[in-house]
Amino acid sequence: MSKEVIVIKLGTAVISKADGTIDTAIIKKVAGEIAALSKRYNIVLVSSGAVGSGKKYLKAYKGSLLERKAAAAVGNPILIQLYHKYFQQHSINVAQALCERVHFSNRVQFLQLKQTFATFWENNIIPIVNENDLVSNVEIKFSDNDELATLIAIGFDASHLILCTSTGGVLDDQKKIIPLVEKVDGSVMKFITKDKSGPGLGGMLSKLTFTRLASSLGIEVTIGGLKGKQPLQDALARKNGTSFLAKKSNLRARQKWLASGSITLGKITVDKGAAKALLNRKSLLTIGIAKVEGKFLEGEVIQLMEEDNTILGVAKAKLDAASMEAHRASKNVIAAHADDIVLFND
Ligand SMILES: Nc1ncnc2c1ncn2[C@@H]1O[C@H](COP(=O)(O)OP(=O)(O)O)[C@@H](O)[C@H]1O
Ligand SMILES: N[C@@H](CCC(=O)OP(=O)(O)O)C(=O)O
Repeated sequence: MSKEVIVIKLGTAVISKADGTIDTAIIKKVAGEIAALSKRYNIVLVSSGAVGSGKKYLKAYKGSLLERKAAAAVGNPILIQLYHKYFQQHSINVAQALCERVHFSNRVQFLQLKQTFATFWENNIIPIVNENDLVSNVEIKFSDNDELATLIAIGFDASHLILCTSTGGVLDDQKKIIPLVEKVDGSVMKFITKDKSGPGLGGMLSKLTFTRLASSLGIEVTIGGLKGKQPLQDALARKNGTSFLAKKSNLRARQKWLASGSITLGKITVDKGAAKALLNRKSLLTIGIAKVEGKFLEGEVIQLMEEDNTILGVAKAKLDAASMEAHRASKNVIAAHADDIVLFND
């Protein structure tokens, strides 16, 4: 039987010192722990920190998109060299895996990515993933590496996703870490503000959005820190930060991949009748659409929302956004085929 997959994501702040440079003591510790864990699990390490490592090489860096791209392209090899150095001490090699959105939205490309990762693991190589910032423009960007790590965890059917951040977990209004969350709902969301750590991109809100998706697809998620002797093993044992229980999921690999596309720019709200039809495994007709939001093309994955703004599931669109809107009054036009719809409550 092949090993379980674990995805570990390190945010910029958690691997940086106060002066913004990478904390090599942290990289050393993480490398040691992952080396030990890699005997039991297939591990993907998603590491931010490329921009942080490279920005000092740009004159008068102010953080524009163009400067971030350039800084990341300079910084990622520096970051990878550090990982190389400390993983080598455990006789493990690392690979640089720079990903773009298309590697996930296109199933053929995604399957190729999967095969390459399988080859890494067979050869005792740990893939270190980051977004290919050099060519990532706003429209095609992942919102941040929490999204990228989540897509990988879903696509690779990981058992556990560990998001390491500087706060060490989700804090309540007394600034105490909430140890266990059974379901991502209002009881935890009420503690989440739009604040971010200085260098971070997504903030806690984005982590919770992706946690909700991952846990609804059967992946246990930890939002934790890197304190203590063995923080990653502690995360697996629910002794680090906040653990989010996984919902039981019967979705097959292709359906999970489809569901991971829910992190898209497109979304449609369906009326009550259409929601009922979907629950009865029917295709979605344009007449049941109450609202079309965002830009999406035919074949792209979109979110399906109920009228109370809760997510019902995802679907591969049979029409682009404009045609979907234009056909809202038409009776027999299919917006999404039943085979291409995944409902989260299944
Ligand atoms: N309830 C909360 N608990 C912990 N952090 C929170 C909460 N609400 C908002 N935050 C913010 O989320 C930030 C962590 O996310 P982020 O800056 O994206 O870190 P990273 O670089 O690790 O991805 C914290 O620094 C904090 O400002
Ligand atoms: N790709 C960017 C990181 C983007 C990002 O998501 O940062 P963070 O919110 O710190 O995880 C980099 O390596 O600097």
